[in-house]
Amino acid sequence: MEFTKMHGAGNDYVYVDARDMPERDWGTLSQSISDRHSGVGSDGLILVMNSEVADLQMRMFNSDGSEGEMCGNGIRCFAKYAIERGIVAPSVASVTVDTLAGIRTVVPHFLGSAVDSARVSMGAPRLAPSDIPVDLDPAIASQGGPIVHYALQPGDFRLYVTLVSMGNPHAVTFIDQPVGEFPLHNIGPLVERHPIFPRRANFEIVNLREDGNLDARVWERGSGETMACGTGACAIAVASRLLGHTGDRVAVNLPGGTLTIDWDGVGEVYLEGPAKEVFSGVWTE
Ligand SMILES: N[C@H](CCC[C@H](N)C(=O)O)C(=O)O
Repeated sequence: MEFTKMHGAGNDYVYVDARDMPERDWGTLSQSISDRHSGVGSDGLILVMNSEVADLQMRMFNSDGSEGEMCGNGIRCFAKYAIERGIVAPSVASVTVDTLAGIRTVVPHFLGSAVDSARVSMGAPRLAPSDIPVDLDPAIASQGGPIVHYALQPGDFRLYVTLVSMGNPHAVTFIDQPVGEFPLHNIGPLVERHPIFPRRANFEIVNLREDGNLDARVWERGSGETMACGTGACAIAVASRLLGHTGDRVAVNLPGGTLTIDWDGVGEVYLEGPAKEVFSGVWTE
């Protein structure tokens, strides 16, 4: 099986053109191909598939084999892959991609004939408890959201999260210490699997910088700490604006790079960031 390794700000995935492949247990393949010792090594697997409703369909699987609804870093590389292989017209102004979160539009930025980065319309954030989804006390859930500054007690830790769905669930917390000092590998799994999240959750920690931009790290549902998370950066920007920390545009600095997010507080969220190809190869089952 031919594959291509790509990444967006260090959030790396293995891409496979599955348009002519029979259905199979892609989750198990993602687990084995993602292993950084016995596999190719990645945060997960992304499939290029045919679509009746968009230019193409994207399916993404985390390294634990679970399927995610959307992948903001992955969809930029997905568009790069499709354009540079002529699966869609090489001079295309935008690529529409069907995902479990809905149809998304990717506008590529070219460096010569290569796609170097892209801007993605990520849809509007979903803030109602049932949309996250999160199971809360009916007295809180009946208020309809947004759920802002909600007290969570993962283990002996106490923190306050703001809940945002970008088609996938996110719990965002703001901290006063440098993000590098936070015990993310201890707390991340406890938030990811907290009982109030019936479909688990991605967990973001954020420190507001003096220049008004944001430093962040992400513990991803199904993949653990990643170098960046596109949907997570969107959730961070939405939470930050809801809390009054930032405005319509913010730079989110993640360990793997900086993602730029636009949200006017009402409409769609827009994500801008790099898309890089690393190498191609053949996966022998
Ligand atoms: N772990 C995520 C999927 C990947 C999201 C992230 N890599 C991105 O760039 O949006 C989830 O299960 O919801």
